[in-house]
Amino acid sequence: MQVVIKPDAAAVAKYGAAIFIQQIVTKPDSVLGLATGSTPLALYQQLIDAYRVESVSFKQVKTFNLDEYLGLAADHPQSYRYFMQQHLFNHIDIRIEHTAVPNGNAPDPLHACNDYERQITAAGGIDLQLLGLGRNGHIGFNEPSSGLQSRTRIKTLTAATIADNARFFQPNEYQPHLAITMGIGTILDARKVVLLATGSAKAAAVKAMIEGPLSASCPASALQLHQHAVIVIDEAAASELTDMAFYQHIERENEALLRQLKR
Ligand SMILES: N[C@@H]1[C@@H](O)[C@H](O)[C@@H](COP(=O)(O)O)O[C@@H]1O
Repeated sequence: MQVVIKPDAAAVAKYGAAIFIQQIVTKPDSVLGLATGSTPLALYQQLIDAYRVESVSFKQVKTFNLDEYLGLAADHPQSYRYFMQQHLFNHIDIRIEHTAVPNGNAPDPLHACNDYERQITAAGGIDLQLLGLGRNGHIGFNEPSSGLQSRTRIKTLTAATIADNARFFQPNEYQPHLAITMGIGTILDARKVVLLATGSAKAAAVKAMIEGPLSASCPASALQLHQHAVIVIDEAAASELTDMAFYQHIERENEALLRQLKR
């Protein structure tokens, strides 16, 4: 795991966006795994800005989103498909047929889950996967107790996650308790993973993910098994880490090494 600690959320987004831009510039037909939630919003804005100044084109890019609420149609304002259209896809030159979000309204959701796995495989697998982090350590909608090798399937959301996401729904609006999500095994198959977490509310989950045992109790701890996992956090999210000074030292060493190699 590479742990990168930045002073604030804006610097986290900038660092994360630079990884995505470099990926697309290096491989214009990259397959990206994308996430929803409030954390990736600033990164998406950076990608939109880069597209507008012609630093990057998404014409050949393909995307697969992590998850979707079960029972919400694509045009429902709280659906993750709608979120992606509003916050990224409508503002860049990506081809809509190259963007995939699990179908929350599929007549046969179990088939839709298996089909999603097949689509990812047919696209050649995910080159770079973006992740946020739930306060209980979930990634995608893989709640605590999720199998560490799980594949795309239907998951029941915890009361904590439902409460955390209630802010996006109107007081009397139906809020799904089930979702389709890529599994932890699906996420671990991505060639590179970038997880962003900001704010003190995520500090306990960040500690469990980085310094806790590998455990289904903290699904994000599965990233300890990944060969190219970059964890980008702000100081507030890093505040409970025991070895914070060591991670900062490693980053300084890495940067110095990179400068030397570039000479
Ligand atoms: N399914 C999403 C996750 O993919 C996301 O990481 C999490 C955290 O969201 P936020 O970034 O708003 O804290 O929320 C939801 O549960």
